[in-house]
Amino acid sequence: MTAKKIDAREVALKIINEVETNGAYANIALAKEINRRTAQGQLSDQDRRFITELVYGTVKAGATLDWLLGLYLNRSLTKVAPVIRNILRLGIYQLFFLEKVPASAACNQSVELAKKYGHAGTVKFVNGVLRNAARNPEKVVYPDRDSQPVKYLALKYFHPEWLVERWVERLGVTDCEALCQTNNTIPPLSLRTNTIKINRDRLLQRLAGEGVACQASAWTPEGIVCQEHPGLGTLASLQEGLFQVQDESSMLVAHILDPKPGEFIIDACGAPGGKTTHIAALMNNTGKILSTDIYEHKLALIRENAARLALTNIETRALDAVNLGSMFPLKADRVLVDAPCSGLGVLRRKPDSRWRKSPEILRDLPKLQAAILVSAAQCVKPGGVLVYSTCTTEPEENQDIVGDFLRAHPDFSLEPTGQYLPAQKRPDKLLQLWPHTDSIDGFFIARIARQQ
Ligand SMILES: C[S@@+](CC[C@H](N)C(=O)[O-])C[C@H]1O[C@@H](n2cnc3c(N)ncnc32)[C@H](O)[C@@H]1O
Repeated sequence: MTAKKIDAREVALKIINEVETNGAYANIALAKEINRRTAQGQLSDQDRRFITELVYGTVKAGATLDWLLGLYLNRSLTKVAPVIRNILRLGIYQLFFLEKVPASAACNQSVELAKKYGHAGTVKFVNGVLRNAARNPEKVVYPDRDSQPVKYLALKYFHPEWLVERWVERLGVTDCEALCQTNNTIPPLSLRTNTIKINRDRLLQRLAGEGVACQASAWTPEGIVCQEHPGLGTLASLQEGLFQVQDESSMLVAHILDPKPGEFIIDACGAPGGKTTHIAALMNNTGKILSTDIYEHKLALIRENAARLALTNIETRALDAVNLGSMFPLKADRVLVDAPCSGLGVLRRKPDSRWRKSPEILRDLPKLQAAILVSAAQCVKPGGVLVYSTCTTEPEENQDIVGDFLRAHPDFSLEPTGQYLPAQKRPDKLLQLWPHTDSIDGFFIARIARQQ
């Protein structure tokens, strides 16, 4: 029951303005607004779904919407006031991409918003542009796929051109298209069973009883993939620490590290603790994991997760992983470097992330990644194991980092990483997972052994 009728489009507009004007993260701004209004009884399930669709779609398709608007405008979009620009984007998104919204509703409701946030001139302007677009859809002609594949894929699948150009060069047009298409899908929520409290079969039953439609993951023995759920916050099983939310690819990393009970492990880039807590559970809550991160405030997340999951073998410490080597030389049985990265393998998780990246990050991040790996490696005992992982697909952050490291450190050698996967073993020495071919997040994992 809704207390006061709220216009879903107006809520979406407010969030999109926050993203554009104040640089807010779309998923965070959306969750905040939806939670606040839900608590006040203002939103129905249908409203929530529609607002989410409008915000995610409009943000994700940003450059394509601006291109479409350009076909119907007689002045530059940059000269239009930000709020009116966003009303136009919302309107054209509904017109061209939301089949269930009638064109008349897309136009009329946009005009209503313009009345509220603009003046008589802008009302006329919004009305003119959107009705022109609704009446003349044939004006939209995408670039030719064969002669201009980069422009075509970028506009058709809402990706920055620089990224598409990279992927076309590496993967070819067909695979790049499949990847971009997959990046526009909403990934399922996945959970990791907290095996020190419950086994997966029992958790599956428990979740079913709580209204979650879910099934066992094919990738890991403790993973669960949810098709539908009533909102995580409502699940008692979460508060009881029976599972951790974690992506399937991310769950593979601790398996490839393959920690043993009683060992001393360093997790060099540990926050918020997804992998740290997984390692802790695989060690059956014995031994010790030192989980470090450069940001003190992020360590609280590791501790909160550990406490909820009843894991007591984790210690946290704020430090720059570039200094780890001199602090713990030859001390650890195993070291994980889950490096800060561009996140280009997980674009489907956040609608605005593709627009926040630039080619420069692929020049800057590798320096930090290499420095962390070199320092963390010094902590590994003779005969110990070093794992390097990222959630990106780019060679500069992955294969090149590991290749350079191995060339400079002859006492370390690559192990057959793919053989350490808990299921679906693969021959890969450097494991690169892709959303479009593996149906999980794009991840890179390398397992490196130190000589005795
Ligand atoms: C990919 S995230 C780690 C995710 C984590 N392993 C998990 O599974 O939950 C990378 C982390 O590295 C941290 N980081 C960035 N630069 C760092 C540095 N120089 N030293 C240590 N941690 C760093 C970031 O704060 C971030 O939390």
